[in-house]
This record gives sequence, C-alpha cells and structure tokens, in this order.
Amino acid sequence: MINSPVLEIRDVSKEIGRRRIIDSVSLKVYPGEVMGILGPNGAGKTTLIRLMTGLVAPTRGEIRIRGKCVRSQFEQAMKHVGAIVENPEFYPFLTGYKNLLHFARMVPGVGEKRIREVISLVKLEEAIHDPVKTYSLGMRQRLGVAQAILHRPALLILDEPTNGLDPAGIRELRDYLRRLAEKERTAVVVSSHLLSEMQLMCDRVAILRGGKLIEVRRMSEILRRDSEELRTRFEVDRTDPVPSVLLQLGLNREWKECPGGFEIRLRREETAELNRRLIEAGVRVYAIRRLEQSLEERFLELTEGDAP
Ligand SMILES: Nc1ncnc2c1ncn2[C@@H]1O[C@H](COP(=O)(O)OP(=O)(O)OP(=O)(O)O)[C@@H](O)[C@H]1O
Repeated sequence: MINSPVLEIRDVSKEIGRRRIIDSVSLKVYPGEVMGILGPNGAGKTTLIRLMTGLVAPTRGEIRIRGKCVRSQFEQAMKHVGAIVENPEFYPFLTGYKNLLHFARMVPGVGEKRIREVISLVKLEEAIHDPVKTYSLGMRQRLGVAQAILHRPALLILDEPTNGLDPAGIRELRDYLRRLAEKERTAVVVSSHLLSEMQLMCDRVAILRGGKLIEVRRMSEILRRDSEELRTRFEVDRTDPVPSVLLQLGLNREWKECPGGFEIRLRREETAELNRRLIEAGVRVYAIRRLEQSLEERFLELTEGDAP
C-alpha cells in the first residue's frame, strides 16, 4: 500500500458553459509529499482544488482519494481529506483551544491528546489560550490547519495558503507543512502562482496553464540548474581546435558546426571552461548564446511573468 497514491486525478476535464476550464488533467499525489499546483491567475488552480474536494463535479474523468471516488463515494473519500478552500471561520471571542475543542466534538475519536498534538504540529502552543480575535493572519491560518488535520486526514488541501502572509509567516507555513508530511505521512496539496514560494514548500510541482497540466517536476530537479545541459551556440572565427579542446576537457560530447561557429549541449560551468580553453587555443570567441531556456527560466516565465 505504501506506493499507492493518496490522490489520483484521472483525465479530468471541467467545462462551464462552452469553456473548458480544466482540460484532461491527470496527477497522482503520494503519502508524505507536498505537491504544489502552480499557475498564473486564471489557470484553473481553484477549480482543480474544488474538483478535488467535491465542491464541483468533473465533466469527464474521475478523482479518487485513497481509492474512493469523490463523486460516487463522496463520504468515504472525504473522510480522508482536510481542506481550507476559503478562509476558515472561528469564534473570535473564544480561545484557539476552545475553538479546536468545539470542532473536535464533531469529529468522532478526537480527544484532548490529539488536540495537543495538532497544536504542537502547527507550533501554536504559546497563543492557544488567547482569544482568536487577537491572532495575526498567520496564526489564524495555523489554527485553520490545526482544525483541518484534527481527524488525521491522509490528504490536506490548501488553496493559496501564502496569500497575505509575510515572509516569516510563509517560513512557518513551510515548516509545519513539512512536519506534517514527515510525521504524519500526510499528502499535502497547495496552490500558488509564485514559483519562489513553491521552492520553499514543495517536493514536486505541477504546472497548470489554461486548464492544462503542462509539467510535473521534482522541485530539486528545477533547482539543479548547474547540472542541466542546454543547447549553446558559440560564435567563433574557426572551429578546427574544437575537437581537441573538448578532448582535453574530457567532454565526450556531440557538437556540430553552424554558420559562424558551432553548437553543443553544455552545463553552466562547462560553458565557462570551454570558452576559456578555446581562447587559450587561439580561437576568437565573439558570442556565446544559450538556445534553450533552463527549466527554472521556463517555470518563472510560466508563472511569475503572468502574475498581477
Ligand atoms: N463558475 C464559473 N463560471 C465561468 N467561468 C469560471 C467559473 N469558475 C472559474 N471560471 C473561469 O475559469 C478560469 C480558471 O479559474 P480559477 O479560479 O480556477 O483559476 P485560478 O488559477 O485559481 O486563478 P486565481 O489565482 O486568479 O484564483 C478563469 O478564467 C475563470 O474566469
């Protein structure tokens, strides 16, 4: 069971009127991982999250949570889910603790021990006996997460959880989402339109654009820019020393001549080194141009470039 996904989205589309807002999306999320749904405003993130939580029905495809279909087995699927899709509501005059106690009474099997556990997971021990009306936005959000995980859900879904948080609040959010993923093996889905925030929080990220899932990647893969080989063009006055320079560098790589120079796939560091060696070999280098964007640049262009 260890490798079975907590959440499985199978070829889901959502049409509203004549518009296809979600277009053939498939995605699996596993226990203990934080998955980011990243996309510019209007990409369909909220709609996808509403589909996951059964708030809207897919036009095609299906969504399963712990193997249960969100539509036809709604109750069985939803008992594994904790979600904050809109701002969580609390009783402002009650303390955080009393609010949690109130919600816990509605959830079978949740006692004071579990309440203490969730308070410690979201690190709200110090303020938990203060009235909620004195809480900052970040503290309210932590209380919201504490409430959402009372019943030990296998899947926690948070829509744009960093909205309105300051950098310290975002750091705290990252820390407790990680604790949750590690300690309770909870699968976490968070949406955002900022790659920079996703970098801090997520293990993997799914890029949504115009309702389509265009890439799903490990965050570490996106950040490993130094090891990424990108097609690079050197403009030079002659190419005859290229094979021997490549040999000296131990670069057993294919390269090809093109008008005014040559092209080769190179890592960042290798580009600088090849340039240096070419010059040492008496080749005049007029320009070095990367012909491909790095994964990080592609992601930034897809997301932050479109943000308001
Ligand atoms: N009920 C609806 N009727 C018509 N169009 C809708 C409806 N809900 C969403 N849309 C449209 O679907 C697209 C995706 O919306 P959605 O709110 O899911 O995007 P989003 O990625 O969450 O954006 P944001 O970050 O701005 O919330 C938008 O163009 C929106 O106008």
